[in-house]
Amino acid sequence: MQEITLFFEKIEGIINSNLPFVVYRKPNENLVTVIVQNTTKMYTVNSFMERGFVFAPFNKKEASIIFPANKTTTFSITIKDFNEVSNVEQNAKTKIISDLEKEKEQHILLTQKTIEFIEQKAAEKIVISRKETIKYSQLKVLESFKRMLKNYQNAMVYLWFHPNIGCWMGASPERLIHIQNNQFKTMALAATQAYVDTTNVTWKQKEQQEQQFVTNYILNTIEKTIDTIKVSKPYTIKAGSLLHIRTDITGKLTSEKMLGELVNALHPTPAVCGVPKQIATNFIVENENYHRKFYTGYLGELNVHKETNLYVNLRCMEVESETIALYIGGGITKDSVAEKEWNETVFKGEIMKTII
Ligand SMILES: C=C(O[C@@H]1C=C(C(=O)O)C=C[C@H]1O)C(=O)O
Repeated sequence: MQEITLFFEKIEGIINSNLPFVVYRKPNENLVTVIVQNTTKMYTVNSFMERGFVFAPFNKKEASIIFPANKTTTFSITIKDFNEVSNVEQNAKTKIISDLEKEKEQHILLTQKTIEFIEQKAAEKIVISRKETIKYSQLKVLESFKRMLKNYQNAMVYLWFHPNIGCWMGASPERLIHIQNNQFKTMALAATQAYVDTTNVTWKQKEQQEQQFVTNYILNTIEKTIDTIKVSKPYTIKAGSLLHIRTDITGKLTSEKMLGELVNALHPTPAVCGVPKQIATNFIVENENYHRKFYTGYLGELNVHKETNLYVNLRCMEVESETIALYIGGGITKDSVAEKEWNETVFKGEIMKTII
């Protein structure tokens, strides 16, 4: 316990130093790792041959940040039981300052517009999202991070900071890419329902189809770069208090040099963007009336210990000096009902707020 306390005290010191850092724990692992950059310089990913921790935005026209392995110090701790790290009942005091009535109206209008766009056969699926702002007092981000460690053991949990960009934290249920010895793994994750004491649930056709779009897209995209592709059956997974449908996809990367091409081809997947990809991207950029920044981008280890582990930046929030912005979205298809899609974002938001 003493060791754990010292570990978090050390991170507190790093937070106060204002240096760029990330602290994270990969899904179902016990290792919590801290990476601190030695200076405040901003480095970006160009070739995917770099080594380090990547933080990439949704929009490919914006820069992907990397904390390069040779410009950082790393330390870590193994924590056997994450229930031990967090016992704080109440962390920050919070108050929603977004105008929820207005947000609801806007989100429903945009969802209806998206459904009409899809009905005109312009696209099959588009993921629409929004940002909700909360004012807080007495927030200790490390306490929130500890709560995420405890509550989301099968997620990629992180707290990331760069003085030029800001502070982000999240618990992602979704892998973008895992590569080790050229063995490749990814997943198609989509559709949402609340977890009520069982994962043995049925899914509506709309939800199954929405997830199938993601699987099909991934399979088409990786065809040229991945050999011996294997695909699991779709199954239900639990992410915190939510359930999603997931399909696992594995194979062999034909050449290490193809990594950049593969990441660029996969990102953003229809789990966070849509099909066809370019039409969905343009629709999102033109119609969502806010900037996604790093939400629905990706993050994680690039070529570290000969492995790449990238996750989609979902269930995340941006921490500013007095406010927190929650980023929340959902997939729209021709069978979507605008009001229900709004309710889904409210529900996802409520769950995210429990860690603040
Ligand atoms: C876009 C988000 O999640 C994605 C959308 C989902 C959906 O539409 O049901 C489910 C999982 C994710 O693929 C989000 O949570 O912000």
